[in-house]
Parts: sequence; structure tokens; C-alpha cells
Amino acid sequence: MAAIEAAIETAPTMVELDSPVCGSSFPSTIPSDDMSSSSNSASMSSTPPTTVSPDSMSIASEPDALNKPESVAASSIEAIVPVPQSHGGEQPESGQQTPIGHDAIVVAEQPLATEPASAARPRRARSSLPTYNIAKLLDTNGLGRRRSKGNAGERGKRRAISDAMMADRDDGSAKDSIDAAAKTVRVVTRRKSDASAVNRPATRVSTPRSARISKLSSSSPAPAHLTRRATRLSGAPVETLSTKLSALSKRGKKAVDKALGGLSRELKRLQDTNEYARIDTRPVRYTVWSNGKYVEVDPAQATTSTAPEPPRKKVRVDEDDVRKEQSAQPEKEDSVAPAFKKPRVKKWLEKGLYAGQEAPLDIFKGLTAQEKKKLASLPELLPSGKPNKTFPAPMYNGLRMLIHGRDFKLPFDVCNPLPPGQPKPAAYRTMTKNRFVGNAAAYWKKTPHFEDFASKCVCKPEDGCGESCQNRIMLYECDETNCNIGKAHCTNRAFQDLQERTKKGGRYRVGVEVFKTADRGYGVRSNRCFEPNQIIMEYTGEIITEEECERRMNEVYKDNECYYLMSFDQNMIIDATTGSIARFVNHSCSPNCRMIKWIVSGQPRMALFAGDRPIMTGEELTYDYNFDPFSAKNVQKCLCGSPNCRGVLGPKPKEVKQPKSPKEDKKAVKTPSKASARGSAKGSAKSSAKAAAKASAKPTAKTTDKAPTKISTKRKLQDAFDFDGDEREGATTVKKRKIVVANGLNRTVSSVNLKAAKGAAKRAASTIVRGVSSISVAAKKKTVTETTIATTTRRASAGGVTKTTLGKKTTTTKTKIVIPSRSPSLTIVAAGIGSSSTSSTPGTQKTEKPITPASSSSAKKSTVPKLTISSGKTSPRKWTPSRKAIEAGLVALKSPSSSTAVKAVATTKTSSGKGLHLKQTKIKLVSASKSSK
Ligand SMILES: C[S@@+](CC[C@H](N)C(=O)[O-])C[C@H]1O[C@@H](n2cnc3c(N)ncnc32)[C@H](O)[C@@H]1O
Repeated sequence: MAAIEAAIETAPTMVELDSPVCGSSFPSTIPSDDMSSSSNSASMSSTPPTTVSPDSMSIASEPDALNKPESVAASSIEAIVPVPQSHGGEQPESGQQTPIGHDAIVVAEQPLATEPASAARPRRARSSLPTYNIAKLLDTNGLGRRRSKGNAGERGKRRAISDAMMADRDDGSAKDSIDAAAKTVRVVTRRKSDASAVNRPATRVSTPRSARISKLSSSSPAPAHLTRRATRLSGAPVETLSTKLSALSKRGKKAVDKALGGLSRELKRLQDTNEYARIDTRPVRYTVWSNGKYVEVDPAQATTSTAPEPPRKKVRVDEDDVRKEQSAQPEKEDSVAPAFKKPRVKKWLEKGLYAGQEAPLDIFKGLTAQEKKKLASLPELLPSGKPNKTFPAPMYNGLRMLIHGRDFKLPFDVCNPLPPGQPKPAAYRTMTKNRFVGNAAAYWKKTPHFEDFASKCVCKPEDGCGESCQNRIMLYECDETNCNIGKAHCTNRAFQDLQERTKKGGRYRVGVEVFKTADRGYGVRSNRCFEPNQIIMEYTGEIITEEECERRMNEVYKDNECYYLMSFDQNMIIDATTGSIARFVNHSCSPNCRMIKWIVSGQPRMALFAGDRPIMTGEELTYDYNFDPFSAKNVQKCLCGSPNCRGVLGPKPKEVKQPKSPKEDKKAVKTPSKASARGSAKGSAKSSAKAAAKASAKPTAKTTDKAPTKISTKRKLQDAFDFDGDEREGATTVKKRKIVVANGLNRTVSSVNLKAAKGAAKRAASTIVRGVSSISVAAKKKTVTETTIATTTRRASAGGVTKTTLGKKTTTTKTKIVIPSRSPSLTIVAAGIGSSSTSSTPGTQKTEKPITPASSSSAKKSTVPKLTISSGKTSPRKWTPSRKAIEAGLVALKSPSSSTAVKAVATTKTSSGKGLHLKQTKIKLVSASKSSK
């Protein structure tokens, strides 16, 4: 006690001696306005910093700290400095720092108002505020002083000063003060020393330090605000490094000093700081947010460092499991006391959506026979014999969905990723329904199927008017008048389906859109998916007669680049110049669609159907024009880009009429199609179709035509167009062609006809005129060659044998040529371009170079429908064959290689008008099959 008191008393004395000794002009007091300024002023001082009470400095710089009794800054327990009331007549304000010389700052804190002054002040404390140059006293003024935060800018300066001072010291002024005892003291000082401990040489202290401390604390408890705490947050005084060091023996201190020697001086100085010890002196504030809003927290709670616990995740506990566990618990406890917590068992979903619902006893209940049949054939319902060990499907393998069905739906954008804003063709008049113009209606009424369609099919409900439906085979759409099974079961109502689909409108229901192709003008593409054979859109327009067509070609469309004319029946043409967008569908040699003509409610209608494979969104829709250039001059280069492209908009190779071997002829007689002789009786066509349907249903009908095929025409045609090797493939492959009996469902007319070619070709006196022909005419501005072709497609009633007869009355010189019969669904193109074989001299008439003198047509004009196709302008993508090719083509035309041949009469006339030299070539093709002769 006496020692401590002596130490306290010594301090003022030393201070008094300090100034003259040091010779410094330090002011005894430097009043500071506030804490920060005091801190700064300390930093700005030219005196080297001291390490005395660094914490008090840092704490003093924190205004918050001063307000909190438990966090009041002070030195450590060992550095309890009595606060005198007055010194030199000046009383610093509470909370101000009182500088001690330039180096050390002791925070002068007034005792709390609640504490009595006597208790807060030691007995012998001076009323005036003393100043201590503790650094000087400790001989640590040459060392750096720890600074409060935010004074980094002054570091360099401080270092410089410090170095200078160190140099001074090295010069000897302070040499004497460096001795062995001081070494120890310095170490202690550096490690958070206190003045009293340092000032007293270790040798003078006889009692152990711990004893002294305890004595001190018990005898004169320091005011709470002056008691240094290790952390303001913990509130509990901790044993500091200095106390530990001071308790060490000399040897131990040396060891520690050595161990710390690796640290830089700066770090060593900082070792006693909270920052170094990673102690947060500011409470961490936790904010609470709920539903995106800030929640006010009780300030008392907010100031505490304890963070609110995050909400715990709710753990779902299955009540059954709890009960089970509870019931199982006593048993287990009885047997073996569980040492560890039982691991949780993972739960798996074992049932589907409809778990727990009763399965229908009879899944076929309420279904029609057809539905039952369909359901029974579902592979999902067939017993597999193996237990299902994979994830089970919804209840009963999705039976509910299988029975009731549910449409799969996706947002339209997903199905239709096509970018909008395609360039649209110039405005044109549209027509959603065919319209007869002129005599066309009268013509139509004269056709046999105008009455044929009315007779009913013989299907049963379970058949659903499938492939064996004679209506379907005849390409008659079922309706209430001609269908035996009714709408509920009938599947042969494509046009009605189309109408229902498009009735509400909308892009998806319409399903197609016009777009601009790179090289073929406009085209049509799908903006939805289509199933195989599904109806896509109708080809509508004005139904005109051949004569009307010719007139329009010459008068109305003579300047047009493209004609939208489709031959689809005898003497009738659909002119889609005013019509549906189906007219923009381009040709492809590998098409994904077919253009098929149907009779719907007794009216001729044409529609584009998907092919045998589904169509995806964005695909360009194409069909095979079966484009017959007829003359090499009229050929247009095909730009479809398919691998098997024929190179030109020419006829399909497979459509080359297969000559019949005598064997086949015999077979044909035996086939049921014999009943198809149309001429036998009115309406016999349908009955023959029924017979044909039965025949076609039998798989035996599939035969291979092994007879040598004469394809001279096609080959010559290929030659005419100068096909290269690849393009010849089509011609060579038709050498041996299998003739497969068509099954009748949504097949092209051509395939139907091909099937029919099996037998009844020659006896096809009764003709079902059903030719699907497309017309594409290339126009030329200056010289127009007009080719007139009359087409009659005759199809034998026994499954559709078709004969094509092309004919046109000649006006001038007649040149008869015989052309082998082509596809029944012949597409006729007369793209007459300036023919080199005709003179362009106005007023003169030149007979086109006779191709082959042919026998005159034996076909009766009255029965041969005519199709007039006029050539317009030259297509910009004009195909110009070589002369040799032309010759070859002509040779081809005159090759009567087929038993069923078409005789053509080609006429050429040249006329002029309005400065234009019109050269018209009219070719009349007449069916000249041997049988019909
Ligand atoms: C009925 S139009 C089709 C629509 C036409 N692309 C348009 O822009 O109006 C027939 C014409 O289209 C062109 N065309 C169609 N398919 C073609 C193809 N695969 N290659 C070259 N041109 C084609 C030909 O000029 C042909 O005469």
C-alpha cells in the first residue's frame, strides 16, 4: 500500500521536474474542444507518440464509449490515475482529454454524477489536474505512439519524427537511460504497460505483483469509469498481456520478447488493441426484416451484440410417424437404451396424383365398341408380367387420362417461334369458298360424281370410315347424306374438321402464313404443327372453264409473272388469283404436303394435306406440282433444294405410266375392279369403288411389276433438260417400279391412280374425272407463246385408274404427236417462251416444226375435257435447254412407247397485237389408249 501511495505521490514530483529536465516547452495543458480534435492535435504534435494508455485514446475518440458507464475508457487496472480536481486553476471539462506533455493523453473523466466525489477520488488526490510526461518518464518517448483510427494520413510524418527521435536517442542523450532494468520495463511498457508499474523498477518491488494488485483493488477500489476493461462488450475485466508479462520471470519475459521480436514495431504496438485481438468494440446491429419490410426492434435489444436468432425452419412431422415412434419407443427403451439419436428415415413418394382413389372396376364401362377396342389395344394396359419398380405413373397408369383424354397445351409462343413481320405479298383479293364462274357450274353438274357422291358408304361404326370407306377411296367426303355411321364415328370429314378449326380464326387455328423465300418468291409456312395427312388449308378460287381460263390468260393475266391456275377436273380450273393463300405454296421434289381434290357435298374442293410425316412449326409447306412443262422450252428450274431434286419443275418420275405386261392384263381382268366399268351403268363407279375398296383392303393386292418398263419418254425428257448424273437417278429408278396397291387414306390422286393401274386401266370406260393438276405459267413480256392443253383425267372406278387426256382444238396447222401417258395427276405447265421454232414475224403463220407425225386423235371430242393453259411471260428463273435437249425432248414426245398413249395436237399460230408478237402454240393431247380405241 505504501509502495503504491509512494508511486502516486511520485508522479507529480516527476512532472514538476519533467519540464526543466526535458527542456521542452510543452504546455502543461492543451484544452481541446472535443475528442476528435484532441486526438488530431495529438497526432499533429511534433512529439513522438507514446504508448501510454493507448486504449484510453481510442476509447476517447469514440463518443459513445464515454457515455456508457461500463465502457468508460480508462487505463488498465494497473494504470489507475487519480483525477485531481484542479491544476493550475484550470479545470478541464468532463470528457476532455488532458494532454500530458505532447505524448501521452490521459482521459480525464469525471466520476459519474451518481457517485459521491469522495468515493470517486482517492484520499490524497490533488484537486488540480496534473500533467505527466509519462513517455519521458518511461523513456519511451522515442517510440511511436499508437494512434486512434482514421489518422493514417499522418503516419508518414509520425514515422519521420519517430525516426528522428530515435536517432537523437542513439546519439546519446538517452543512452544513459537504456539499461538492463529499463529494457525490461520497456518491454512491459510496449506490451501495454502502466505508469506505475514501469516507474518502479522491478527490483524495488518486493511483494508479488498480483498481491499488490489485489491489495490495491480491495483497499481502494477504483471508480468504475476508470477501471479498464478488456472489452466494453463483455464488461468483465480480463487479464491483459501486460499483466501476464509482468507476472513472468525475467527469463520468461525475455523469451516472450524474443518470440515477439519477429513482429514489426507497428504490430507490436498494436498488439494490445482491440483491433489486434479482433474484439468488436462497436455493437453489431442486426436489422430485422419481415415480408420485405423493416421491423423496428427494441433499442435495448438493438444495442446488445447478441443477434436475434434466425427463424428456424419448420420441420414437418408426420403425425403417424410420431405416433409410431412413440409407440415403438417404450419397447426399444426396454430392450436397449438408444445411445444415439435414431437417424431420420428418408421418405419417398410412392403413389401418383390420384393415390387413394378407387380404381374403376370396369374400365370399359360406358365406352363404345370402338373405344373399347382402342383402349384394349393400349400397350400401357397390357399386362407386362413384370412388377413396376420404377416410379409409378399416376393412378392406374394414367388410365383416367387414357380414357377421358386431355389435350396437351402449350403457350402459343412456344409453338410458334416464328419472327413476325414477314413481307407480305401485294394486296390481293381473297376468297374462302370456291365460286363457279360462267359455264363451270353447268359443266360440273354434268359430271358423274355430281350424283355419285350421294350414295352411302357401307362402313360400320367400328370402321370409322377408315381406309376401306368407299367414300374415302373415291375422295368423297362423308356427310350426313352419304355416311353410314354418322359424324360421331366418321373420320372422313377433313373439310368439316378444317372449317371447325378455322372458324374462330386466329393464327394458330389457321396454322399457316405467307412468307418471302430467298429465291422462289413468296411461299407458305406452317406456324403450328400438323399431323401426318392432316388437312392444312383449302385451295380456293374461282372455278372456271377452260375457255374462260384461256380468255383470262390472253386478256387479263397477259402481263402477269405468275399464274395461279390449278386444273382439277375435266374442263375446269381453279383460278386462285382471287382465292386463298394456298396459291403461294411452292413446289418441292421432296414435298411435305399433297394437294388433293375432294368432292364435298357434291362440290369440288381442293385442299393441301400434310404428307406422311408430321409437319413442324416453321416448315415451308410444299407439294409436288407434278409440273409438266410439256415442252422443254417451258421448263422452269427447280430451286427446291431437296437432295432428290429433279432440277426442273417437271413431272414426278414415278408418275410415268407403267406399261402392262400381258400377265398383268390377265390379272386385271380377275380383279374386282372389273366391276368398275363405268359405262356399264349409272352410278356404277361407286359400286366399283366399293369393290375396289374391298380389293385394296386385301394385302394380296401388293404386287411387283417385273415387266420391263419402258421409260423412254421420261428418259428422253430427262435428256431434254440436260440432267446430270444425279438428276438422272429419278429416271433410272423408274425402270423397275413396284406398283403398290394404295390403301386409300389420304393418298395423292396419283398414288390412288397408280394403284388402279393394276388392272382396270383399259376397261375404264367409266371415268372418274379427278385430276389434280397445278398450273404454273411463266410469263414473258414481249413474246408470248400460248400453249393450250386440254386435260382429262380419267380414273377407272375400280380404285382410281386415271387417264389424262390433253387436248385443244387447233386453229391453224395441226401437228399431231403422240405422247406416252404420264401421271394421272398430271400437272400441266405451258410456259411458252419465245420459241425458236416459230417465226416471230407478225402476220406470218408458221407451222411449228413437226415433232412427229402422229395419227389423228381417236378420242371423241365430246368426251374429252379440255384444259387450256396459256403461257404468259418468261419466268425470271427461266430454264433454257440446249438445242440438243430440245430435240431430245421432241423425240421423246413422239415416242409412242406406252400402250396407253396420249395423242397431242400441237398447233402454232402467230399473231400480233399492240406491238407485241404473240406466238401461240396450242397442243391438243388426246387420250389414245389402246383400250379406248
Ligand atoms: C403458284 S406459284 C407459287 C407462289 C410463288 N412463289 C409466288 O411468289 O407467287 C408458282 C411459281 O412459283 C415459283 N416456284 C414455285 N416452286 C418453285 C421451285 N421449287 N423452284 C423454283 N421456282 C418455284 C415458280 O416461278 C412457279 O411458277
